[in-house]
Amino acid sequence: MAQAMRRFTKMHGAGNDFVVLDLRGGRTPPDAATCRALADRHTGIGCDQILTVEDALASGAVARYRIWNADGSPSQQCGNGARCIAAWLVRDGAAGDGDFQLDSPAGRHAVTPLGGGRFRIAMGVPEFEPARVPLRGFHRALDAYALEVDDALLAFGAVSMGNPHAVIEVDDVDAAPVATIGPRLQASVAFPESANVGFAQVHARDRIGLRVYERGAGETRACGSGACAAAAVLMRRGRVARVVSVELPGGTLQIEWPSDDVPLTMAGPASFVFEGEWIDDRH
Ligand SMILES: N[C@H](CCC[C@H](N)C(=O)O)C(=O)O
Repeated sequence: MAQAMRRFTKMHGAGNDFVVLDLRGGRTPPDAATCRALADRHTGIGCDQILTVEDALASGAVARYRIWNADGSPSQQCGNGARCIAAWLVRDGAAGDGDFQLDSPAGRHAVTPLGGGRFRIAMGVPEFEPARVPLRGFHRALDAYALEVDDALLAFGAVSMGNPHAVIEVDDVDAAPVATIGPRLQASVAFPESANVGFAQVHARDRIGLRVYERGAGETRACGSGACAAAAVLMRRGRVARVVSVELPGGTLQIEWPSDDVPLTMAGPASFVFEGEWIDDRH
């Protein structure tokens, strides 16, 4: 079988790691099986998500990016990925050195390079309407919902950042039941498109601890849209201020959401790890 060679860039944003493929010029994105092969940490390159750099859909954006999870499922949003794509485009020379715009399946994002490998991304306006998360079985946007999980009543918030999130407030994020409750909530009929499940501890009005069991990847070292979701849920509940640091196992992100009707912004690092050529000799 002819061996296809695919150049890639390995990157991470606060420990959430990615394989970046340059598909500009209309090259075909990887199918689900290829995503799973690329993501495999033993027989592939290894990553939480595959990100593709593609031609912008409309004028004004430098490029478009798309996202596939390690299990091959697509997503509409990836906060850590957006910062890595921004860094990739600056290094490529496509983005110049000032602010620019990026297109994702969730919409258009303003990007501000902050220097030192850090970027601020406008992540859109958090969407709390249950039908738009989507969250089934609830008709009004509430600050908290309750579901019976493992014979116990579980309270959670629900919000879309372009992708679905559940946010559970816990007293001790280090001891949170991430690996048990995460998949249980993802499998609930309440989340018809599954969900990224965040476990958040309020350390102070301006500091949140967070761990996320991601859709299609399991627990990751960081989830950018998850940090946005946790901050938005806790801000709306009045539990934290409108500028917060979100401390994840892989690093810290800064979230600002001045008021409910404006986009929320996320700032954080983007790191290059290596460049390579994937030899696809799957038989
Ligand atoms: N697992 C997510 C996509 C990746 C999001 C995450 N890596 C981030 O930084 O936002 C989903 O299926 O919606």
